[in-house]
Amino acid sequence: MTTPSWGDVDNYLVETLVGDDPTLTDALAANAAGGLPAIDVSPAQGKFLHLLAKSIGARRILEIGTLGGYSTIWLARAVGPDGKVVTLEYSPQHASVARANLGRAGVGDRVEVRVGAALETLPVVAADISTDGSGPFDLVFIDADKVNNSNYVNWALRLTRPGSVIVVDNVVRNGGVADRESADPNAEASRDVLELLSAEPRLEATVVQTVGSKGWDGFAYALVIG
Ligand SMILES: C[S@@+](CC[C@H](N)C(=O)[O-])C[C@H]1O[C@@H](n2cnc3c(N)ncnc32)[C@H](O)[C@@H]1O
Repeated sequence: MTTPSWGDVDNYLVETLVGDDPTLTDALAANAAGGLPAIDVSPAQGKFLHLLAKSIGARRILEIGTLGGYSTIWLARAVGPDGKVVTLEYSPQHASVARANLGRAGVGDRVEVRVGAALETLPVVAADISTDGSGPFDLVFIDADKVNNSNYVNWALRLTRPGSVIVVDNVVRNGGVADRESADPNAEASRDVLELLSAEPRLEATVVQTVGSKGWDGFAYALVIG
């Protein structure tokens, strides 16, 4: 018997624990039809985010990096009909595909897609929170332009409360994070954000490496403690 690959194992795990989900499959097909790159989280990772949000009883989630809304659907399902997901996306085309996917998934009413560079829309989100009294986010999922990860963590700290969770995706970068010689700006940004997570007294953080259909990567998990 040949040794199963990471992809084989991921397929097996998804068959066993995630199952067929036509809504999500249709969303990925709509992304492909709309010309979006297939850089969504994997099904197993999407379910992990969903379970994480449910585990902490998240009612308000901020996502930075929507793409076609694949991870957004998983998160929106977790907050329930009275919850809210605010998701930030630079590309109007990605946002338009995402809105259609979210509508078909039956969660469009609980998701707000804001279009623009996140560093420009985050101050608007912050201003809205302070004027409409909606309060801090319980979970922030950071999955956009990796070079701004440290900026996004600093924003997440302003928009959360002790007990909130911040997840930063793709920090391992095929091992590049540990290659201090690497000139890859995304790997350098990973090192910067991990140093920030380590030095920031309001956070306790770790990283879980992942392998599977999306290759070798990992996510940072940070708990807001103060
Ligand atoms: C990895 S994809 C997000 C995948 C999505 N979270 C999922 O799993 O389905 C990254 C997204 O971030 C968006 N993006 C890149 N730079 C951005 C920025 N400065 N502000 C907001 N979004 C940005 C990209 O257009 C892309 O759609």
